[in-house]
Amino acid sequence: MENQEPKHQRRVRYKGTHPRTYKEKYKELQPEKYADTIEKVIRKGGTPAGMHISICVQEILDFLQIQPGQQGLDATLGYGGHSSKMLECLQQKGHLYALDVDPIEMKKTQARLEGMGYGPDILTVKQMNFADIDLLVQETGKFDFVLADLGVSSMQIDNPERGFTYKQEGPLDLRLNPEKGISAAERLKDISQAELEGMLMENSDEPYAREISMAILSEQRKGHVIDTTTKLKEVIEKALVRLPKEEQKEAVKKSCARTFQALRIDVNSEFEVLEAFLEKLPRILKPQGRVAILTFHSGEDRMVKKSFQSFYREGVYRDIAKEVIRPSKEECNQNSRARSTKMRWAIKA
Ligand SMILES: C[S@@+](CC[C@H](N)C(=O)[O-])C[C@H]1O[C@@H](n2cnc3c(N)ncnc32)[C@H](O)[C@@H]1O
Repeated sequence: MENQEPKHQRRVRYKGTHPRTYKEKYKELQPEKYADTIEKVIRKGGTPAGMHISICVQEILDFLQIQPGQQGLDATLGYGGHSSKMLECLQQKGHLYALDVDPIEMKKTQARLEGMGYGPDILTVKQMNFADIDLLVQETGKFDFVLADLGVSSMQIDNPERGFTYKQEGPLDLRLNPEKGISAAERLKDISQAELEGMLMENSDEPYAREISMAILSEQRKGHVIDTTTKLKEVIEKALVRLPKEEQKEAVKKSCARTFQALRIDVNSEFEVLEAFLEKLPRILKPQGRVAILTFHSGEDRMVKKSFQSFYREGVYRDIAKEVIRPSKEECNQNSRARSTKMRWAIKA
């Protein structure tokens, strides 16, 4: 033993001072190690990476009036923030069903909720599109309360591998369920200029829809494939290059946000699935059953408002929100993502 050569130790590779990966960059992704960082991000009005701060929680709970023993549906589980609050109200009596189309985040949320004591006896998590609630209700029976908090979660936006943001380099995917359908990059491959222009106008009121759609098609004709978030951002920059210099930076930022939103709405058929959900909702609610919906886009809010009003006129809903409900100023200050939120509710006759 004594004569043994000391084992050669491999030198630890110097990683530099700049983090390279998503995991290294965001300490918040290791909450057990960096609780202080998480607190600091929340205090500044941000959302820590890998987390989602639920919006209008109190307003939703005040409206839903959940009683122990009831059966409810969270149609958009996300990080499970609303679900955990609704489960608290159930006090281990009754049942909550929760849906999400995203297989990646859904599994993590289910495990987190299970760790909080919400196992299959009180909570059933299903990977399902809320457009299919008519199939769900055949298995579960009708619901006393339903919540839908539309759109994307912060975890999805913050993960560059999902391609939801122009702010970070990643594949141009934008699918809520990356195992199904086609990515935004594939969608762009075969689209005509007119269709793309229409998509940008209809899905996000993009004022430079013509310029952007023409620039994208022109890049593709040159043989350039737009398959990453950065490549799309660069094309948008080119499309707006004729704007006055002092306006350009802000205009590019806004057009990028709108273009990404329009593509996301398209590849996930968000308007179509919302329409199906709204149409089927009354059939899954018990008499006096309550539904609350949070939207983040004027087009979605219009659809919810119209559907609630039309069923109200027919006597299907006995009451609906007369005015849209907005998160408080304090909530918007604490969580910048709450600023565009609109809430509406309805009660089944
Ligand atoms: C804003 S987040 C929900 C956040 C959640 N309320 C919370 O407190 O953590 C929206 C979630 O709905 C999911 N989603 C979007 N469209 C869906 C659909 N048609 N069917 C089921 N889930 C959907 C998204 O994948 C995302 O996880």
